[in-house]
Amino acid sequence: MLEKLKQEVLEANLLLPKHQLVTFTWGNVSGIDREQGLVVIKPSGIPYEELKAEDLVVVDLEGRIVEGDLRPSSDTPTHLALYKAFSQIGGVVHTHSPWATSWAQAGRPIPPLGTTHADYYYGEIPCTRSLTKEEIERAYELETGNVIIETFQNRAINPTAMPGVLVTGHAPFCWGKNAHQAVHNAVVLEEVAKMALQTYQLNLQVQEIDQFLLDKHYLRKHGVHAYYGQK
Ligand SMILES: O=C(CO)[C@@H](O)[C@H](O)COP(=O)(O)O
Repeated sequence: MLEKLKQEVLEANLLLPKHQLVTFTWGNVSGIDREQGLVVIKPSGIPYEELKAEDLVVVDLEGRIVEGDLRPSSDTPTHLALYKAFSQIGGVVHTHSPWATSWAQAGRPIPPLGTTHADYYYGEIPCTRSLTKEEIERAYELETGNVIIETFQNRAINPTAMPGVLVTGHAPFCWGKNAHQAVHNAVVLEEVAKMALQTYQLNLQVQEIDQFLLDKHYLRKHGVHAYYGQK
């Protein structure tokens, strides 16, 4: 089942080591078939070089395994929470890419310091609050998804204009209209995280880019305004 989606998700997972976003198996990509309400995700702990389409696991939105012999990624509850909350996304990726993970471990959002950032992320890339002890004990991965959604809802952030987030003390999650775009946004996030950290190392008096430039660049890249979706 879902052979086309499985191929897309397989290829997207294989892009993680290609773009040096992962060490060992520290990352996973999924894709969703919205009509059937089914998600295809990487199996837990399987090295990318061994991964085949038939290894991918199909789960429903409650996390029940519909097809697959292997255990789905341990981050599956987070992926599913994001699909349920952000109806416009079709793919989710989680990595421990080092530069973005450094900002997440520091609990610091990434400010927009340049046009590369502005082309993909409309403003500061948010960092969630820490999970409470109770949340961690209750359901770590599900609560990770919930704290991401809480961050976006509390700050009225548009997930289409902000296709990624840093989870404090953990690492980034990114998304897109499909699995490939989710990985593309994860590569950009890692580059933006690296450039921002190096910019601060070069100049401690760094200024964020002007909102006008942020708007112009997002509009030029996407053809719509970030918040209004209109031409
Ligand atoms: O965040 C973590 C562990 O801290 C996970 O993302 C693993 O790094 C990958 O887990 P699997 O997808 O192999 O279950």
